[in-house]
Amino acid sequence: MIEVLVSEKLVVRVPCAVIEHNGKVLAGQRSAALSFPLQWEFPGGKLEKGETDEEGLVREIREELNVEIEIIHKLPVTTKDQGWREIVLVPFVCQLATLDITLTEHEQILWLDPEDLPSLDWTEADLSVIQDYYDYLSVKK
Ligand SMILES: Nc1nc2c([nH]c(=O)n2[C@H]2C[C@H](O)[C@@H](COP(=O)(O)OP(=O)(O)OP(=O)(O)O)O2)c(=O)[nH]1
Repeated sequence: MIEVLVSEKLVVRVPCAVIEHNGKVLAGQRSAALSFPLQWEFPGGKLEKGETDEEGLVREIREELNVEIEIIHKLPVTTKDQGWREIVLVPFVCQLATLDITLTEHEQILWLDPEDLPSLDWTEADLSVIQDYYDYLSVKK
């Protein structure tokens, strides 16, 4: 008898920040040397052991942008199946608690009007995040 081993898929939880400041939203361009090269994302990253989404996000933003953030609102979780793993993107609307951004990982950042967000080449999972952010803005008004 042939046994087929179906292994559990790796699930990677990635909190990310939709950072608002003066009516604009921050988009980060991924490094050419990383996965999804030169695509645009909301800054954030994989959790370390024992971290909550919020703790991991604050740490990642500190590491990537050298700023402190205040978390305002959690948006719906969205997933991206990459075949060998599933990325679970956990987006939070955030504001800056400190102002001087220094980039350590991204190629560049842009501050965009919310309606201009779709003009960039985002990672696939972020298209849902942008839509969910629009839904959040329309309810807030
Ligand atoms: N931070 C962030 N990551 C995203 C977004 N959309 C999206 O698909 N991702 C993916 C890219 C990465 O594979 C993963 C985040 O992990 P990471 O920030 O540690 O990046 P990495 O290149 O070192 O990770 P990896 O793909 O090499 O495992 O989630 C997003 O909007 N923000």
